[in-house]
Amino acid sequence: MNPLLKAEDLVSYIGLYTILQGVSVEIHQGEAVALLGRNGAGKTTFLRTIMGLVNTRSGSIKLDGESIVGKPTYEIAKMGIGYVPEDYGVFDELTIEENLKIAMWKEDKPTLEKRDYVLDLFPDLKVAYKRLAKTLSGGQRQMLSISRALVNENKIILIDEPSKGLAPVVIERLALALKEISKSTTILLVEQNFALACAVAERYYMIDEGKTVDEGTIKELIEDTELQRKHLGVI
Ligand SMILES: Nc1ncnc2c1ncn2[C@@H]1O[C@H](COP(=O)(O)OP(=O)(O)OP(=O)(O)O)[C@@H](O)[C@H]1O
Repeated sequence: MNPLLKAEDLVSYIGLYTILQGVSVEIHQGEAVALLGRNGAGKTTFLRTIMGLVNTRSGSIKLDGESIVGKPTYEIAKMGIGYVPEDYGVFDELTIEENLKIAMWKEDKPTLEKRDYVLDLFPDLKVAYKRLAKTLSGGQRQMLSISRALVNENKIILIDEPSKGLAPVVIERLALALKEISKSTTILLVEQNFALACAVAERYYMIDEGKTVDEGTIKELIEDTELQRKHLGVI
């Protein structure tokens, strides 16, 4: 079976700086894969390169076998890649209801069912449905941001460090929700929080200095404390 998303020897740059210097990742349909690495390793840049927000110099990115390099971001999104950025990307001056509504490509029955699904998954959003996004807590904003990606028929969702800035108890709730989401959605998860990555993903890729330096199953990584220390500094 062809991978759903495949990046090969990806090199990308911002201005004069080459940031990614050879990232290769393969994700199959139905998988939950974690992208791990220290601060500044290039994880966010990798997601932004996939979305066409950072320029590719060489290498390839394919969705379902079709190249997406050089396409505008809106087209990449429409091809079925949902992106949940680090800074949430929600509209502060709009309500939860409106934030979800403008994220929807359609208002057909399947989309409205997906909206109901996310409201069941995140009951906080249901309670605060008519409230402005700016009144939400960090955790609730994260839930809204993830929900905005889930209301559409996406092939894969890229989630950038959802645990950032959240209290441990909120991260635990988020881990349960992401695990539930992973039953029906392919996920690429960038995480520094090792426990959250372990709770959600089955496989991982490790990035260091803009390159993929390791890959394997999360189970292998949990058992390899030396590798955790080397690349994540978690122990
Ligand atoms: N706009 C920019 N101009 C120049 N360099 C940048 C820019 N954005 C990011 N970088 C550099 O690219 C490298 C990778 O950054 P990136 O944000 O992708 O790392 P990361 O692995 O996501 O780290 P973190 O977990 O801290 O967000 C870093 O060295 C960073 O300083």
